[in-house]
Amino acid sequence: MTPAARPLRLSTADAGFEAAFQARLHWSEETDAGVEQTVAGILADVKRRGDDAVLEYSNRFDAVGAASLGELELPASELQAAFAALPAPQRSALEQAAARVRRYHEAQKKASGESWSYREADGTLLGQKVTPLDRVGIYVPGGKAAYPSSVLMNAIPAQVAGVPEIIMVVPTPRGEKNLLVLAAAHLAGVTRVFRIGGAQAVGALAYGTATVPRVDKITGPGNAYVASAKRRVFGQVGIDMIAGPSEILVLADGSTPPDWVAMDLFSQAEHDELAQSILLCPDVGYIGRVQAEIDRLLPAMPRAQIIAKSLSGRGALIHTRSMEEACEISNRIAPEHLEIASSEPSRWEPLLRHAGAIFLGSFTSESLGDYCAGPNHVLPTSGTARFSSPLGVYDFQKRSSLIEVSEAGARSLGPIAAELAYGEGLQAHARAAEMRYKG
Ligand SMILES: NC(=O)c1ccc[n+]([C@@H]2O[C@H](COP(=O)([O-])OP(=O)(O)OC[C@H]3O[C@@H](n4cnc5c(N)ncnc54)[C@H](O)[C@@H]3O)[C@@H](O)[C@H]2O)c1
Ligand SMILES: N[C@H](CO)Cc1c[nH]c[nH+]1
Ligand SMILES: [Zn+2]
Repeated sequence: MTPAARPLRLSTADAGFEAAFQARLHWSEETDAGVEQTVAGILADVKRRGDDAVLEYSNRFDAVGAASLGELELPASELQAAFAALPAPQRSALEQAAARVRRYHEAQKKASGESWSYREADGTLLGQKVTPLDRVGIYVPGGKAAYPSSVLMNAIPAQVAGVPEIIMVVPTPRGEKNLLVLAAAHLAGVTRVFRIGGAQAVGALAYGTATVPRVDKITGPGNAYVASAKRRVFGQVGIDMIAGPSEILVLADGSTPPDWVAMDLFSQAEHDELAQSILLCPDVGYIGRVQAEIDRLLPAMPRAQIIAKSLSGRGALIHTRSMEEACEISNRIAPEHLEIASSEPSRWEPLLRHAGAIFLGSFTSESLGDYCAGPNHVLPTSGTARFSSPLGVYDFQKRSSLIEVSEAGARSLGPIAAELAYGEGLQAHARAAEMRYKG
């Protein structure tokens, strides 16, 4: 029997709205103490025992049945064979998605990821040099579902940025490899692939082991264990963001068929019991119709148990006073994915400030963004869209400032620098500037 999916029903006019909002819907700084403790232990162990610890945890949590960590590396020939063995429609879909994701990220690089400089009238040159990272680790989730699309979304921007070494980790529970994931790694030009996941994979990439090379930055989404591990190794390596359990928020004015909206809510709920799906709408009758569609459609969904748990535990259908108020609440939540299911999306879009990705209009199903629209699907979750951006080419690059002062420039800049340096009591700074124009 399919369990019922009963998202929280709230109205902003209710006296208890604020308390319910804070308790159930707002992001919270608190992390799960049990997860934190487990992850701290795993990371310390991986740092101390390297390969042996990674192997032990992979056997324990993913039942991979391996005798050495080396066994968990996939040779390039296996990736290539997986690609060659794909049924033609799957290969074509993967190639088309990859081409669209590449085109988008090449445009992104052109717009903001290139080196630049300018010369001042006295010949001084100022600018910024953009260089790719040397070696990155990409995390591809694999616990409850396999994500070939996440291989493309991580590896392609890294390649477009010019990263020479891309090390991918992906768990294979019970040792089961997903052909599409392997094929996507081949297509996207990943350098090496290890079948490891969770905190132990993040630790291996951050500290390096005899088998897994240490990387400069770790990107990619994952469950609570992965998100916690990334947070903890930050500093030792770079990380992109916290991309945890998926989220969708739909702002609806009632003009989109309610079964489309119900399915969009399911689309993120089916990822994980901890995924969050929210509907905000000023039309209470429409909210009732969406709930009726949820009830009608759920029993036929293969992942009905996960969807029901996610919607009942973390979902909400919220009746607002107006679309303007719905936009305000959406800004407070700062969702990963924000759908404007409206006949006039461009009226509401300017009011929306915080979201990982914004999907405008009834035909823009969020799931198109997950696979093939072009923009990245690795997006900030848990309210971090207030300060984080989608994964992009810029995550795989760093910038160095360039300064070349001419002789005339030394004469005009030197007195300014010297004055400020004396003000700070730093004689050597002042003299270094003065020597260039006074001798
Ligand atoms: N934000 C994004 O861009 C994005 C994209 C795709 C998926 N996702 C999210 O990524 C997540 C994927 O999660 P998943 O679980 O399927 O795969 P995962 O690869 O993130 O996690 C699986 C790993 O978790 C570890 N683990 C599981 N239970 C554990 C335990 N009790 N103790 C210690 N470690 C444990 C194991 O090592 C296992 O290898 C989902 O929440 C999904 O919503 C997010
Ligand atoms: N919705 C996920 C990002 O939060 C990405 C994804 C991959 N496959 C399906 N969906
Ligand atoms: Zn998705």
